[in-house]
Order: sequence, then C-alpha cells, then structure tokens
Amino acid sequence: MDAYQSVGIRRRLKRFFRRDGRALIFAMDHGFEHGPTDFEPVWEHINPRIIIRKVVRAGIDGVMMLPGIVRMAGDEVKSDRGLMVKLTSKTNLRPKEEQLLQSQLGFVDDAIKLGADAIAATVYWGSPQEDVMMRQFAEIASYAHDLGFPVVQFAYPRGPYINEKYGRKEDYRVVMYGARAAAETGADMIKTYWTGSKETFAKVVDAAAGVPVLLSGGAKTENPLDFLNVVWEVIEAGGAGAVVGRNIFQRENPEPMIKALIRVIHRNEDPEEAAKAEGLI
Ligand SMILES: O=C(COP(=O)(O)O)[C@@H](O)[C@H](O)[C@H](O)COP(=O)(O)O
Repeated sequence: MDAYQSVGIRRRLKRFFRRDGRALIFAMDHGFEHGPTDFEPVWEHINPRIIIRKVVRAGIDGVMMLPGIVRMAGDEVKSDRGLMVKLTSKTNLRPKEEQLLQSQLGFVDDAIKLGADAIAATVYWGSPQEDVMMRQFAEIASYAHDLGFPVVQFAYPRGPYINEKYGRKEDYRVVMYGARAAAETGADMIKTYWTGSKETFAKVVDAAAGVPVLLSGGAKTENPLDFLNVVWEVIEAGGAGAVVGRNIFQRENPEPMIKALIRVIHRNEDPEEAAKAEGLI
C-alpha cells in the first residue's frame, strides 16, 4: 500500500490537470517579480480579485500566486480549481548582482493554511547562487512531501557560464538540463522556457522522465495566434500545458484567449481554428 503522503501528493496534483493530463494555469506573481508596470496595459487587472474572477469564470484549471495575493483574493479560486502557492521570488529592484537569486518569502505551513494544493519554488540553474536555491527547494520539497503536498519547480537556467557556453538560456540543451535537474531534485511538476521548436521541446519533456513539463508563458505576443502556435507545439511535443500570465492579463478581455488556449490544450484544436472560434483573429 502507498504511504499516506504519496496518495496526498497524487490527489492534490490532479486538481490542476484534466483527465487528459494537461493544465492551463494562470500566473499572478508579476506585481512582485516584474513590478506593477506589467499591469499598465490593462490597469484594472492590478486588482487580483478582478482578474482572478475573470480567469476562473473563463475556465482556467489553476492559479499560481504568492502568499499575500492568496490572502487578498484566494477565495476567488473555486474549490474545483488548483491553487499553487509560490514561496520564492525576487524584486526587479535588486542590484544586478543579486538578480540571479530567488529568496524564500513564505513557509509551507502558511501556504497550506491558505489552502494550497501545490507549493512552488524557483531554481535558477547555473546561477552563482544555485546552491542557495537548491537548498531552499530541498527544504520546501522535503517538508511539503512529508505532508502530502506536491512541489512545482520553476526550473529556469540562468547564469554567466550558460551565456558563455551556449549563448542563450533558451538553448534546448540548457532548458533540458534544467528540467532534468528539476526532476532529479524531486519536482512533481516543472515550469520552464520555450525552446523554439516542437522537436527540441520534446527533448525537454523526455529529460524530465515523466514529470509533467509546462511552458512558462513569456511576454505578450501582439498577434494572439503566435502564442497559440507555441502552446500547440508544446502540446505536440508532449508538454503538459502552460502557466500563463501576460498573454492573459495584458489583454483587455482575457476570456477569448483563455477559451482559445483551452481549445488548443484540451481539445487538440488547430490554433488558427481556435483563435477564429473565439474571435481573436
Ligand atoms: O516566472 C516568472 C518570471 O519569469 P521571468 O523572470 O520573467 O523569466 C513569473 O513571474 C511568471 O509567473 C511567469 O513568467 C509566467 O508568466 P508570463 O511569462 O506568462 O507572463
């Protein structure tokens, strides 16, 4: 028989995924991590209650937030959706030499009190401060797993040696390395960068050895179809979905984009058809 914890981990992880094993998760940590200017394109979305209510209504599978935003607006996330609480971050105001470090800003016990279904933390693989983030992740994962909670790793390769050796942090060999490191450090779900093609992202998925890999959305694309095409390739590559912020909240009306993403992720619809069906193009 399974240990109690592993049953808890699996049950809670399922709250993010539909029966197809895929998920569309809304990311709402930008006010802290990027700064409130990210909300300037549609300023009313600076209010977490307003935007979270909209994304939940549109059919999002889960929401990721820092603890303070969960306190303000967590009750907008219906109990049939996944709630992911992220316990590490950094501000953009830090000195440049500290930008390659995510600090722990909350505790697993508090995330659980807030109703979390999963706990998230970032590791910048390749950072000079990789050691600090590895330890943070190990402590968070060990404690959360012990209580039956899944752990999500934002596995972001970033650091001077990466730039020197590979030129760009999105090189598939680097992203693949980060995903593998995430799997080997006990992540139950991985969020990472787009590598530029279906073929290379499939290698990232393989390297994660069965741990679901989700795309980290990235900057808003002017043409909604460009983003839907990327998500479609992620799915074709065996990816488990996407965690999306700006491509949702920087649109005046986020609903058609969410519905088109759901068509692509959950119904295997062609991105152009999905965009047309939702009136995006
Ligand atoms: O991981 C984050 C930041 O990553 P970044 O340093 O911008 O590469 C988060 O702030 C977001 O949750 C993540 O980027 C997803 O949101 P979008 O990229 O889709 O806006």
